[in-house]
Amino acid sequence: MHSGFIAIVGRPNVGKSTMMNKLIEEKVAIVSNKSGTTRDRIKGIVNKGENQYIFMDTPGIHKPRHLLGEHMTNVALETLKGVDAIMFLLDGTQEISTGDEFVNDHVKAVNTPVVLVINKIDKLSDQEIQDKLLEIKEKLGDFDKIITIAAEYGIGMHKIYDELREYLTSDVWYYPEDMYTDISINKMIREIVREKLLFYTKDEIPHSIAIEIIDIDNTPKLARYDINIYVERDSQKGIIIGKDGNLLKKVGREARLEIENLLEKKVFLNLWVKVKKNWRKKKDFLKELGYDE
Ligand SMILES: Nc1nc2c(ncn2[C@@H]2O[C@H](COP(=O)(O)OP(=O)(O)OP(=O)(O)O)[C@@H](O)[C@H]2O)c(=O)[nH]1
Repeated sequence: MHSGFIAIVGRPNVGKSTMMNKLIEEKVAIVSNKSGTTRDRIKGIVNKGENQYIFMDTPGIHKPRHLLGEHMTNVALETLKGVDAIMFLLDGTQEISTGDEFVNDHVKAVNTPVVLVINKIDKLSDQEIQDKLLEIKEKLGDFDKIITIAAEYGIGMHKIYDELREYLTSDVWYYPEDMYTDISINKMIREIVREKLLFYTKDEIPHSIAIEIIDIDNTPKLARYDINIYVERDSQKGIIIGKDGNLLKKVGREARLEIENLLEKKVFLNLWVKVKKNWRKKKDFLKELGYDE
């Protein structure tokens, strides 16, 4: 019986949350094509035979431009301390950037085994993978192990378990057998609403959205959630509500269906859009939202 903690790190948008969801075969982390989607650390727990793997998805490591960004990068860098192994994810379709080099410097600074994972190989030829390996050696140096995967399509997932097994150092399981995440139901609900909004918005709006549950009425057959959607400017409020309220209705419908699936009961969502100027720079408000590490 072995178990261990594995940090998943990388710059924004390389596919960390996609990989995490695929590994645990449940959706615990929301995914979008906008960078900076994940804002907190999320644990995903997988039991494979005798072994328990505890994966920790982290926000993309980037140069912060506001307090929220600082929190996100801190969460990721803090996670590197005290894990048994690190999975450093790269987007194989992109040239290695200064952002990847920044992550590399941090993962190499802690004395922990690092498995480099090249993701999105569904878009690469064999030759391109070989070229990528050379580029990695030249720009990032050596790694304990290198794995190639396409998280979106579940390609190469078994290699992750095989290669990480030797790093599971504890001989007790940390979590009960039926637990697959530490994220609370209310947090998941907030994230589902945020994910639907990210899908329909662009430019600065995805980064300007925060979700807060302000009231809950929960009975065995039915749940009602009153939810505030915060944005930073009046113009953003108009965009999110949409013409005749259409965008907000669409988001509400999609989120409700997913939450009904999660809770296995009927759900009513009341969504309110509010403007909170510069909330990403306000310490107290970030704390209220739980972004205060
Ligand atoms: N083609 C391809 N796309 C992928 C793959 N894995 C992830 N993606 C896409 O890459 C985008 C980013 O994925 P996420 O999982 O949100 O990335 P992340 O690293 O968690 O992003 P942040 O939260 O910004 O740090 C999404 O549009 C995914 O659908 C893959 O294997 N192949």
